[in-house]
Amino acid sequence: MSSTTTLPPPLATNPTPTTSTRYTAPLTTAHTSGLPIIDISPFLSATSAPSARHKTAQAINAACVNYGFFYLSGHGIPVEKLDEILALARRFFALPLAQKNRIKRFDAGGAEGGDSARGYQGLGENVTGGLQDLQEAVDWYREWDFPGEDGGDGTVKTLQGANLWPEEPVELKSVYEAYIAQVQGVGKALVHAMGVALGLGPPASDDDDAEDENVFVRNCAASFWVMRMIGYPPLSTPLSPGSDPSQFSCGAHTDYGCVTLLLTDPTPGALQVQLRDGTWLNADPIRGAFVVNIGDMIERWTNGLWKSTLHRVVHRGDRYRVSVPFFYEPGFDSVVRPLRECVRRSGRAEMGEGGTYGEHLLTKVFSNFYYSKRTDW
Ligand SMILES: O=C(O)CCC(=O)C(=O)O
Ligand SMILES: [Fe+2]
Repeated sequence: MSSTTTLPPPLATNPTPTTSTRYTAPLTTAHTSGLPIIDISPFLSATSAPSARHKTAQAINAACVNYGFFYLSGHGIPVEKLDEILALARRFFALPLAQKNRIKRFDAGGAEGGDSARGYQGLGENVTGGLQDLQEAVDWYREWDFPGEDGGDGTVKTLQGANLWPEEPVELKSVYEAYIAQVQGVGKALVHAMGVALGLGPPASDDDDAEDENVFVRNCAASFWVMRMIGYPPLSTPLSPGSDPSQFSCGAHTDYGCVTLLLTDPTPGALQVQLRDGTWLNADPIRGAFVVNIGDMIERWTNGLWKSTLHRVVHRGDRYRVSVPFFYEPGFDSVVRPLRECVRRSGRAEMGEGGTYGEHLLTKVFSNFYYSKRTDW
């Protein structure tokens, strides 16, 4: 593959940062938690200097090799807007259960008209690794815009239902829809920067199968995104010294798609990221920045050069916590297969079967979304 970029190729194997290098490795300003803060603004402006893009791309490569996680700044969404998204989530979860259940998620194929994916999920309904998570949540997805199949008897097929919006707070739907449009723009800039970070080179043709720096942009053009609004009451189960908690707010998992742009309230010590040596790092929020992590599809596309990292939520504070992750995913019919250049650099055999993102997503949903959503592919 021809490439005019001067970026160094990613390392063939993922290094294990040692305690002494872990916090100094990132190329950009390091927050005290150790994850780098990366400025995406050069990829949001058409007139930015090549050197600024280069710096961002290099920082992304280092962060994806070392952590699979980083903070994203310079995204252009005002902090007041982010605060409003979180405040609306908090107001929704404070409503009585009966009201929240008006947008309850139901299984596909049932008389209730559910599609197994969209709507409100009560406390404990999400199970990770066999344990119930102490969280409640609402999921919205890109509208189903493929030819619909009749579920039979007027029922709805998996993922093919309409999004369910609460009547209260009344402004939630319009504010969230505007946010979804904005955050998709950030996702697009980010996956472009990731293509550059891999040193794939500028596009040479309009070939849909070309593996240039726009490969992720093309595959996410019709992103089958998910917006999830999560509420976490504090955990109260006792902690036994030296052993893992017996209950989680969200058990250890990897995200299964492309990139996650996570917005959380200021609660510290809740989200934890597993480092290569198996220890857990608190990824405390930075106001105005997203916590970003790459998902399993990026790991597959890069043939493991970039890892989709385990993370979990252990919220023991005294305040109800809210978070709103936006999952910027490939298109439903996008084929996700390791990029030839990444296979070559990794020196490993191709990972996975290379099916479509939608097939993988449906496998998750059919194997009971509530109970297996967060296991590996
Ligand atoms: O709430 C958080 O901080 C993280 C949630 C998460 O990892 C997820 O929903 O996939
Ligand atoms: Fe996650």
